[in-house]
Amino acid sequence: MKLHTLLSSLASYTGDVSQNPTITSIENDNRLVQPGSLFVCVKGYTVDGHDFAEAAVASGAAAIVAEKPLSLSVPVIVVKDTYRAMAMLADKFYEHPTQKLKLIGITGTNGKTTISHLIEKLLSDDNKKTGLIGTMYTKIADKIFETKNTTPDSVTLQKTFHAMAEEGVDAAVMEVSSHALELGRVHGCDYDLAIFTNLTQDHLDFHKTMERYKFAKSLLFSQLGNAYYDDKRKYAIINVDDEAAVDLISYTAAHVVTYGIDQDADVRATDIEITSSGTTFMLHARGEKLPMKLQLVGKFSVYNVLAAVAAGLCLNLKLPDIIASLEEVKGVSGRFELVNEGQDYTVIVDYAHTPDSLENVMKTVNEFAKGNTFVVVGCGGDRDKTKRPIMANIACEYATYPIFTSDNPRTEKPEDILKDMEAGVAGKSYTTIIDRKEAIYASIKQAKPGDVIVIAGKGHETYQEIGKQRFDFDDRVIARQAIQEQL
Ligand SMILES: CC(=O)N[C@H]1[C@@H](OP(=O)(O)OP(=O)(O)OC[C@H]2O[C@@H](n3ccc(=O)[nH]c3=O)[C@H](O)[C@@H]2O)O[C@H](CO)[C@@H](O)[C@@H]1O[C@H](C)C(=O)N[C@@H](C)C(=O)N[C@H](CCC(=O)O)C(=O)O
Ligand SMILES: Nc1ncnc2c1ncn2[C@@H]1O[C@H](COP(=O)(O)OP(=O)(O)OP(=O)(O)O)[C@@H](O)[C@H]1O
Ligand SMILES: N[C@H](CCC[C@H](N)C(=O)O)C(=O)O
Ligand SMILES: [Mg+2]
Repeated sequence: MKLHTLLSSLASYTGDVSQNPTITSIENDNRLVQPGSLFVCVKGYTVDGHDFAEAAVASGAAAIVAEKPLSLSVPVIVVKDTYRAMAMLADKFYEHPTQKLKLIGITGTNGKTTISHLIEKLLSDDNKKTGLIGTMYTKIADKIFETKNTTPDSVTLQKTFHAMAEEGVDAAVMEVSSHALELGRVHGCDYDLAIFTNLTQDHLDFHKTMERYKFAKSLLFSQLGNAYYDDKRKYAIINVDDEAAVDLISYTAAHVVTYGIDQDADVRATDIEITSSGTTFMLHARGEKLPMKLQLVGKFSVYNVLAAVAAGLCLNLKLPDIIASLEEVKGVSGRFELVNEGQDYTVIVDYAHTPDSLENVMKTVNEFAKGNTFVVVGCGGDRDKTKRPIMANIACEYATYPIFTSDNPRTEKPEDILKDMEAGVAGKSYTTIIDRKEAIYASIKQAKPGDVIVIAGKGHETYQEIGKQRFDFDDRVIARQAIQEQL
C-alpha cells in the first residue's frame, strides 16, 4: 500500500511527506522491520521506541511514525499519540478486517476466557467458521497460534483479523483486557457485540484505582457505536448483578441486553442447584422458562453461561439450540478442571488469580465438600501487590488447610510475595511452602477421603515464570504424579 493511501486513515499529522514509498508492513519493533516497513515509535513501559528509529531505517524502514520530529533519511510522520495512530494505520493497512466478520468482545475481571469458549462453541455448532483471541491462544478456524498477551497490540490484532477474513472466518470472539482498552490496542475494531462480565479488584498496579479500572472497561461500550440498521445491530450484553452495570449501560448507545441471577434481567437464572459434577437452573429468556443442566460447576459458571445465552440470542441463534450446545460443554482447560486418577478425594486445578475468583471457587467447593478443604495458592510477581493479603485472607476464610506458595514470581523474590500474602492473615492458621511442586505434594499427602483440594492461580499454564525465564510446570501434571504416588 502506498504511504499516502495509508496516511488517509489519520485525521491529522505533520512532517515532510513529499515521498510516497510503498509500505510492505507496519511494525513497532525494529527487530521485525523489513525493507519497506513503516516503523511506529511507541513509548513503552520499559523503553522508548523512538530510540530504535535509526536502527529501523538501517533495516530498511521506508517511513517512520513518531511523536516528535526525527532527523532521518525517510519520511517522518509526526502524530500526537503513536498508540492511537498505530491502530488506525493497522486497520487501514489490513483493509478494515473487522468489518468483514462478526466481532464479539468480552471484557471484565473474570470469566472472559470461559465465555469466549462458550460462544465459540455456539457458533461452531451453528456451522460457522470461527476465530478466537484470548489468554490461552489465538485460533483461526482449526489452527492454533501462541500469544503473549490476552489482547495483542493493534498491529498483531489487525493482522490476525486479516488472516481470519482471508480464511473465511464468519465470526471472531475475543477477550478485551483492560490494559488493551487503556492502551488503545483495540481502537479501530468494529465490534458487533460487547459483553461485560464483572468488575472486582485486579491490576491496580496498572490502573491505580478501581474508578480508573472501571473507566478502562467502559471504553469497550463507548467504542461499540450505535448502528441500528437491522443487518448491523450492535448489542451491549451486561451483567446487571454487578454494580458497575449502571455506568456501563449509560456509556453505550447500542441495544442493551442484561443478564443476571440476583436482579431482574433479560436473560436470568433462578432455582440454581450446585453439585460437584454440575449445576442445574431455570433459564428465563425472551418470554420462555426452560430448565438447563450444565456440566460446569458453580454460580460463577451460571453467569458465564447466561452471557453466552444472551450472545447467542443476539446472534440470532435459537434458544433450544443454544441450550443444547451449552449443556454439552464439559469445561474449559484449567478452569475448575478435575484431576481424577480414581482417588477418593477431589483435586481441582483452577485459574483463580484474583480475590473474587478465589472466593467464588472456594465458596463453590464448600457447597459440596464432604470433608476438609485445602487451597494451594500464590500470587503473581510484578502484578497488583494489594491483592496479595486479600487473597491470603480468603484462602484462610474458606479452606480448612490453606497452603501459600509461589505462582509466577517473575522478577520479584518469592519470599517477598509470600510475606505480602502473610501480612493479611496474622494470627490465622496456614502453611507456607515456597516451592509450588512441594506445596502440591504436601496437600495431596494430607488428603483424606471426601476432602477437596483446590490448586489455584495457574490453571492452563504449562510454565512457571521465575526471573525472566519460563520453566516447564503444569499444576495438572504435578497433581497427577502426586496422586499416583499416594495410590
Ligand atoms: C504493561 C504492558 O502492557 N506492556 C506491554 C508493552 O510492553 P512495554 O510497554 O514494556 O514495551 P517496551 O519493551 O517498553 O517497548 C516499547 C516499544 O519499543 C519497541 N522496541 C523495544 C525494544 C527493542 O529492541 N526494539 C523496539 O523496537 C517495542 O516493540 C515497543 O513498541 O507492549 C508489549 C508489546 O505490545 C506487550 O507485550 C507488553 O505486555 C507485557 C508482556 C505484559 O505483561 N502485559 C500485561 C500487563 C498485559 O497487557 N496484560 C493484559 C491483561 C491480562 C489479563 O486479562 O489479566 C493482556 O492483555 O495481556
Ligand atoms: N463469571 C465469573 N465470575 C467470577 N469468577 C469467575 C467467573 N468465571 C470464571 N471465574 C473464575 O476466574 C478464573 C479465571 O476465569 P477466566 O479465565 O474465564 O477469566 P478471564 O477473565 O479470562 O481471566 P484473565 O483476566 O486472566 O484472562 C476461573 O478459573 C474461575 O476461578
Ligand atoms: N493475565 C493475568 C494472568 C495472571 C495469572 C497468574 N498465574 C499470574 O501469573 O499472576 C496477568 O498477566 O496478570
Ligand atoms: Mg482470559
